[in-house]
Amino acid sequence: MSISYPAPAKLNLMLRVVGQRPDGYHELQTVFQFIDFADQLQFSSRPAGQFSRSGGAATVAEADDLSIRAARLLMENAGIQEGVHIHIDKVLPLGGGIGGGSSDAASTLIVLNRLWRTGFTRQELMALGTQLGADVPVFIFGQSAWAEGIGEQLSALAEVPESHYVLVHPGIAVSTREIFTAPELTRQHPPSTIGAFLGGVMENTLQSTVCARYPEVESATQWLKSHGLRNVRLTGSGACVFGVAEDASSARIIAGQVPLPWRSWAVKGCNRHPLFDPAEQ
Ligand SMILES: C[C@@](CO)(OP(=O)(O)O)[C@H](O)COP(=O)(O)OP(=O)(O)OC[C@H]1O[C@@H](n2ccc(N)nc2=O)[C@H](O)[C@@H]1O
Ligand SMILES: Nc1ncnc2c1ncn2[C@@H]1O[C@H](COP(=O)(O)OP(=O)(O)O)[C@@H](O)[C@H]1O
Repeated sequence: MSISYPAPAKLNLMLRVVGQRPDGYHELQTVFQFIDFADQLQFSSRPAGQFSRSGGAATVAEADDLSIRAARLLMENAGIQEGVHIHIDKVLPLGGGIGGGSSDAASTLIVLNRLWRTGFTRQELMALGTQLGADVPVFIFGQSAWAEGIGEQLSALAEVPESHYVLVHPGIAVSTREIFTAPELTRQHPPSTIGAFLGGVMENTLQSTVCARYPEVESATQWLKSHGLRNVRLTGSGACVFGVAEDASSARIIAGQVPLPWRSWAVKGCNRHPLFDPAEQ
């Protein structure tokens, strides 16, 4: 029986668009925190050059799966000949702003770097992860983080409360590209600070644009507020929204009341990634 390795989701506890680069990408300030809601990955050795997947997202072709792309990228950069079969127990919704695909890629890089003894440092693995997506490096970084740039400049934030949250997926997918290219999006918010975030400034400046274009996201936001949750906000570019509950049991009760076709989960913030090993450089 193979070992299962977790690939947890993330929340953006705040997100602020502070500029736009010449290549069109937006410069952000954001705070990432992991949650105890995770895909599970299993790895089995295969002959050199053979890469396959079972489970996973039905709408994502095997060769396009970020975990398979991560495995190939690691092998090519290490200059070795390996093969692997990856089984993914997929529970994280796609395109919800909770980073499930990015996390699958990051856990694959972390675990195969150990199993294949490829010896990349954490920084080197993060640089490889950047080639797969802007959200991949933070999962390898492994700690709650204040992020700048397009999310790749990371500083650890140990003092973030590990709150109980209710997370709602309002049954629709938001296009990240559509939101970042929306003419009405404000692109030049004055920069914020870690101190302001820790003092309670937690808004996501994508939220008004997402809610105006996707009324279900606005409805889910209002539903969470009407159930007494605090600091209700969007994660990433959505479609998931979340709010802070008093404790685990009230989070579970409220999550259990969500109207169909929405889905909801009671989750807890975690300032350490479950695969983070402080002894690894
Ligand atoms: C906004 C964030 C915050 O965590 O959240 P998610 O909703 O994806 O989790 C991420 O930075 C999302 O980064 P990433 O996952 O790489 O975005 P993609 O889906 O590749 O981006 C799709 C498109 O959005 C635009 N885009 C994306 C990120 C960014 N910093 N500036 C942009 O302008 C680009 O037009 C890009 O082609
Ligand atoms: N293993 C994977 N799990 C989820 N999505 C994947 C995976 N591999 C590739 N993808 C693609 O990446 C996209 C973004 O996925 P995900 O990281 O879950 O969402 P988000 O960026 O909104 O947080 C998906 O819509 C899908 O097309």
